[in-house]
Amino acid sequence: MRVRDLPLSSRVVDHFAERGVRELYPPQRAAVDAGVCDGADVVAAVPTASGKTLVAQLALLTADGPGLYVCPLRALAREKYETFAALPGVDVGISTGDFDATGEALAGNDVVVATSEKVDSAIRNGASWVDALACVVVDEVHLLGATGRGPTLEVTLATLRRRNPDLQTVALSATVDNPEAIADWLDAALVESEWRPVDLRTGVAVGGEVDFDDGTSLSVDLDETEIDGDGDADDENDPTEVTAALVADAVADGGQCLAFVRSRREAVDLAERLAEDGLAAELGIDEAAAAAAEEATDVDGTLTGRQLADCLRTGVAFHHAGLRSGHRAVVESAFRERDVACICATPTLAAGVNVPARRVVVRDQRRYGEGGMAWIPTLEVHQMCGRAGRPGLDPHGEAVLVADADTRGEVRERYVEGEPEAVESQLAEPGALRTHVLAAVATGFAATESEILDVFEGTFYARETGAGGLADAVAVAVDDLVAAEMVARETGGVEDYRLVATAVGETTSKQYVRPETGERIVAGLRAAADLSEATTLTAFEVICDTPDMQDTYLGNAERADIYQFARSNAAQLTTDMTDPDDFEGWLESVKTARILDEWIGGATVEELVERYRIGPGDLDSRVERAEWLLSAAEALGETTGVRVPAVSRARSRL
Ligand SMILES: Nc1ncnc2c1ncn2[C@@H]1O[C@H](COP(=O)(O)OP(=O)(O)OP(=O)(O)O)[C@@H](O)[C@H]1O
Repeated sequence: MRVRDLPLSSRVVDHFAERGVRELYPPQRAAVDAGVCDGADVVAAVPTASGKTLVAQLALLTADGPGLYVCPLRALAREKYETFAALPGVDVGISTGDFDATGEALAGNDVVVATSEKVDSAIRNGASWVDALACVVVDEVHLLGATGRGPTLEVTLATLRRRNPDLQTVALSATVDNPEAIADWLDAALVESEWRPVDLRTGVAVGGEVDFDDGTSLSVDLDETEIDGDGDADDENDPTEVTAALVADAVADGGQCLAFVRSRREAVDLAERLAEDGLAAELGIDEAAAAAAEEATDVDGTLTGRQLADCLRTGVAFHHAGLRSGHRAVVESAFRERDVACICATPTLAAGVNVPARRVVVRDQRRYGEGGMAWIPTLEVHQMCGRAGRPGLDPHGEAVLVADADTRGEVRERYVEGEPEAVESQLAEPGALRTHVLAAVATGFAATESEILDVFEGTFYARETGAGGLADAVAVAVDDLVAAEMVARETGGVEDYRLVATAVGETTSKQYVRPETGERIVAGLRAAADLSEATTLTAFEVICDTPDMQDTYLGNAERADIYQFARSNAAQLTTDMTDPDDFEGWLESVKTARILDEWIGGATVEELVERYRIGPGDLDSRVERAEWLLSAAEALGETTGVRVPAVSRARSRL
């Protein structure tokens, strides 16, 4: 099936042709057959890099009105925005700051690219453009199984569909175990495919020997000098050295690599180890690598930036969530331009960023979780492996999982032969439910428990277990919200009552903070008003001690220092040291507050990064969240009549 036979304008057809897209890939053809260009609801569950973006574009371009593209990952939204904005004759808007206001300015676009949080927030704030939509495309819909953002995704989609029954829904998913459940939920046709544009072979490496699932094998030489170096008995199985040998082998053959490890620290360490191997020279990209290093240096001069530039100069990079977005962009585009031989990354890189490589090496398949070391989900490992193989350039992609003699069998079973996990709803999680129950009441969509269940009826959870399954949990959430004075029961008749949001509940919902955050801020403002000396540190302590602010790791060595800081500044804090149930968590909040207070006091990124051992990207994201939470605190101060000037001071200085 040819692109030019589709109901698209000739300009659009030319646009695709210029990018080498003339014939549809088989899964795209199946989506067209399922009616994606005719307004039909379609779920496509297909492997990584098999052309889901075109399916999204076809739906949006042929829809009978404005379209919304929901991208659960903020890091991806800009890339997609740029792809859509390049389409001729299409006005595209983007809204990804998860936390800003109504987005009424988005009305009038042909396509809006937004995160699910942003759409949820727009709905809560009564934005009219959401009711005018003809089509919604949800990318990475399997993320509805993720704690935290998953429930927002399913409630938002259910709400959009409830308000607009004619809305065409297209959902794109990685290959998961239960795509038919997702299709059932959305009453959509299912397109399921294992097709990939480049064949993929997956193998397990033990020492330098790799056995692939297609029966082939590969043998690579480990660097003897490195192995003899530390005299470890397990040297020839050292996963880092096996990884280095696999990378060197692919690069010697002209191929680029991605190497996945469990943590940020490991990504930097592995990159620094690979930097010794002269990969830029091997690939013949010395000059381009030096230019990429310059670009990284131009972003900032932090320690992380310098480390990254040093690595890039040798043809290697690292990539993780602690990097500033500018650094991540340099790394991703340098890799696409073939100016980097290998990226050492945490699994976040695997989720959707388009960086195809000849060979993917998954060095770590286990990472620290709440209960100690645990196997990484198969779905995630498959997404990493799926990055292997560049269409038109590589005969096939290669994914190699590094194991040892003891783990070989399990690694093969889980990740080579094993199926990805099923997607499961997280909506019943009490914190998520409280948030969405409050939103349902505050927006006026529901005034009784049974109306709340109606709102949730269109969720994946309700489809899977029946909305009744949520009845008890909703009742508990309502009680919690009443106790927190976010929701009140207004009595009407004898036994009759209606649920209404209190003024605080309404502001909390509109400001897009969790109920627990709203409660903590209101209590914090009241306590601050009673202090003789409420300062910007006070304001930061209040907002940092909420579940909407990220935790900042507190190392053993720092604990005494932060404790001392909290003691000597007790007069400015709203929490007495003896109060918190979770003292460690509170100390972490004090650390974050201290960082932010020093930031507005003029400390540089470099100083804060060195002093508090955080990534530059971590500082950026905390500053951004602090702005949002301080603006919520101002709004809550307005609502409760408790004005704390330090809050506005902190915000304006941020
Ligand atoms: N029909 C086609 N013909 C040629 N190239 C195509 C076609 N469809 C898509 N491509 C190209 O294939 C690449 C991968 O496509 P795309 O980014 O849409 O994959 P994806 O399924 O969205 O992957 P991800 O798992 O990253 O979300 C892109 O470079 C795209 O331009």
